[in-house]
Amino acid sequence: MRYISTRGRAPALDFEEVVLTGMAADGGLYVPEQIPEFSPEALAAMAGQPYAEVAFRVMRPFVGDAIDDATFRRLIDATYASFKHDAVTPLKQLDSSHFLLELFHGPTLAFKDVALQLLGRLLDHFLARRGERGVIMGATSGDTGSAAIEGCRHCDNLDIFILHPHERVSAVQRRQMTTVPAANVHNIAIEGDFDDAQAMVKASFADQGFLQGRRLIAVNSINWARIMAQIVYYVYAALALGAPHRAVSFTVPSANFGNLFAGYMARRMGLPVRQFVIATNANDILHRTLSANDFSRRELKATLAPSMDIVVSSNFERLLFEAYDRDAAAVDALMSRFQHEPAALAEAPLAKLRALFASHSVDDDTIIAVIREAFGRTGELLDPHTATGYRAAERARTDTVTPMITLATAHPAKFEDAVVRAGFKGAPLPDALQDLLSRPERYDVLPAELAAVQQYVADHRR
Ligand SMILES: Cc1ncc(COP(=O)(O)O)c(C=O)c1O
Ligand SMILES: N[C@@H](CCOP(=O)(O)O)C(=O)O
Repeated sequence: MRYISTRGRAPALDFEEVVLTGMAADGGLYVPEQIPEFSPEALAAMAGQPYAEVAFRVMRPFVGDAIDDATFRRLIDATYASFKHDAVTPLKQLDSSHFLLELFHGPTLAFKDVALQLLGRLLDHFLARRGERGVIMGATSGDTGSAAIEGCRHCDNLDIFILHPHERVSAVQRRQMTTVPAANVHNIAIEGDFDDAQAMVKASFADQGFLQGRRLIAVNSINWARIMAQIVYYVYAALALGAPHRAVSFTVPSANFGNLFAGYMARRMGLPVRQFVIATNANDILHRTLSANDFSRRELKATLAPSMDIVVSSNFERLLFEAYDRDAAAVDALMSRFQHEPAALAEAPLAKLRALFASHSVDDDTIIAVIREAFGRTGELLDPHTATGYRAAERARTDTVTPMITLATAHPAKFEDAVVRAGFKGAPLPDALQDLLSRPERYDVLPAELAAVQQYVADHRR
């Protein structure tokens, strides 16, 4: 399997190289040259299989001959053994046709664990085999950071630098990152927002001179392996509800769009999905683009769903590439315009997107109301991100016959602020994190300046 850039001007890479990279050299994102497809029979044969087996079958075509089957199975088995639920990503029924897909049973309590527990193992495998060391730079609005640290901290071949927006992540999220005592883990609080942090990470891929030859690796969803691992739970959940014989729909709390793009890939691979609903918080660029063709930046707002406080949505570019029938020049032109001025999609790709996607934006007052309302109706305490999904599913689904699966992207214990404002005492942290709030923290605060961050990385990497 080879991977090509959405902007068409970077060399094609194989799976191993694509995992060990980040952005393409032309500023684009890597996607598979050909999207593998499953027949209905192949999908039906996965129904009832354990999560790890479905994961192996779904991901195998993307890996090609980069890893032998026995090793890949071993990595997958170890990855999902770290989850606290036998089903890994269990489904809960909320009413006759609305389901919650719980993605927070991994070690750091958010959906990021599903992919980052595997990515850490893949990196370890490839770097050890090559006898190389690597430097990870990742940007987080709260959840990717701890999941990446948890997934990679045991890898002696890696130094990990995670940039989070200073005072804009929840206390639990910050402490999940800053209380990890490993010598190869470095947390940087940026005096800026997530977009600033993400821009500095992306800029570092474009000019890696500050690393003096050391390899720079991405853990954000710009790394294809993140998307690949997230495709699995769409397939697993849909099979549990009758696919491939019955279509399902998904609602996805969205920001950097890696999660929803994985769902889109599952559909392209043959999964019968009737509709995708994009849920956003008040940072609503995805909703504005789809509903009003307004693909323009606005100032980033701090909301009660802080992990979705993102304006520049990385993976939307991957979807645009598909909507523009893989016309890399058109995507390149659109993304360049978007950098500097308000942009708009051409008519045909927009129509294509609107045929499959709907969207809904949810403000903070509504998040609080939904947390209360959903608990009253279903007994489930939703985290604020999942609450945006719950409301968007209700408001934007086209029918109530097709089962709607709303992705529960995080555990409510990570977001006490929203939960308390909704009138609850808070949600208890799981046993393994009981003493989190009393563990010593270690992080440095830096200005949102590329040179300062790169100097820090150069000084602290081994
Ligand atoms: C809890 C939670 N929900 C939703 C999202 C949005 O997911 P994505 O960025 O893949 O669209 C994130 C982070 O991005 C998150 O941490
Ligand atoms: N919400 C994310 C932001 C980064 O997204 P990613 O999926 O590209 O890593 C976070 O919690 O950090």
